[in-house]
Amino acid sequence: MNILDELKWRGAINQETDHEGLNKLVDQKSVGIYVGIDPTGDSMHIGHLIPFMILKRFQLAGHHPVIVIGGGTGAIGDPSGKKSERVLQTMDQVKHNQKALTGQMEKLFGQDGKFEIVNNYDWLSKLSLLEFLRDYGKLFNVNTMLNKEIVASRLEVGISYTEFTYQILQSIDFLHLYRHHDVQVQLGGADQWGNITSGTDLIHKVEGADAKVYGLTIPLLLKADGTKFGKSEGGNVWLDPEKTTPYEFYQFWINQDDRDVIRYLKYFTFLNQSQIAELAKKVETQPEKREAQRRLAEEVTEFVHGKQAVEQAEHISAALFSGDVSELTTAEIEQGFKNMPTVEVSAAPLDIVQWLVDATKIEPSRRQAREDIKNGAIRINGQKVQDVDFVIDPAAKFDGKFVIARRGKKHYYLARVK
Ligand SMILES: N[C@@H](Cc1ccc(O)cc1)C(=O)O
Repeated sequence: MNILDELKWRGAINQETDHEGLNKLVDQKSVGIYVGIDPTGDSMHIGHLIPFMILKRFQLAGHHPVIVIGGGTGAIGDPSGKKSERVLQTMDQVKHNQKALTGQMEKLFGQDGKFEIVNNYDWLSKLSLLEFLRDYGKLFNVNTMLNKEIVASRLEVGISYTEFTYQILQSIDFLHLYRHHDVQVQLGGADQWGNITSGTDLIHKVEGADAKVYGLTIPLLLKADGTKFGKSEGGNVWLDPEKTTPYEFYQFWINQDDRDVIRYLKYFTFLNQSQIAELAKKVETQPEKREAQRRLAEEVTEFVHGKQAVEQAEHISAALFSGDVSELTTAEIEQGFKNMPTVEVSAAPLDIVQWLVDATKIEPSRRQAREDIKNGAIRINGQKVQDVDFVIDPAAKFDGKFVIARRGKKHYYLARVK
């Protein structure tokens, strides 16, 4: 099975400019292949991860990945998939984001052999207006540009000349990489088809119709319920651990639907056909065990955050599930309780009923509090407390920083000690 067959099996091919040609090429030699990303934010999210996971597969199959950070194109803004004009970023923002993304790419591609990261600001910023118009503009037909889906879909709302020009810039990138970095293939999301084919057309015009260049896009990933993949309640799922903690990241994957999990294993992990077939069987025969989801969460979290992050995430999950949170470190608590109800409490020891009712409002009344305590429904710092006269001492655990309460099986509260 070559890389294209593998991608097909993974459901990761949407459109190809020339399947036969590309198929021959990948069998013959190590191919230079690129994906670009514009620095519109200071972190990738898991939607961005899709084309880069595929690029990674090419790297693992012995091909040569080139990552373009769009310091130049990001200063303009790709109209693809946008319903209205973008607000320009300041150049400082672009530079800041560009640095952050470069760091993330180095982590993703660093462990497995060669790769290149280039910034299109380096060549796009050197083009003079006259050069741009004479050397490139002349090769683009306005009718063709208008007919590209990206532009056509925006004609009613309007599109600025700046964004209209974007496809030319991305095409210049492809040509530049073809000439100077031995790149022959561009890969991107389904919405990049117009920009990618605009690039192959340009190369064919200037380098000759027989120039071997190819474009490849990946289908838009949808959830079984028809909604967009990649959002959690908190919005985007980021690769930056400051924005989405590795525990939240792990949770995102483990919570996927049975109907989606196998497709995601194919997209986001390096497990092979027989490993995934086995997990698919488990989903059918023992869905309640959620083995496929666990494997998905482990694999993707390890790829993005490393082995230790997986261990931590599993440690936190197990503690929250069993209720015994007493062994968690304060760092694990920060991660695991980021989205749990949080209150502030004073450092003074307090009688449990008062603490639950007055200090934290976890319980609505004294009567209810006493009843829950007696029934064994209350845990403090992981230990069941059934004595209504118990005194909570915030200094007792977690470096005096937190008290963790659980009411019933699921309701956790984090009390931060002032
Ligand atoms: N236009 C691409 C990013 C990109 C930038 C430069 C390129 O050469 C290629 C791709 C996107 O918005 O996703």
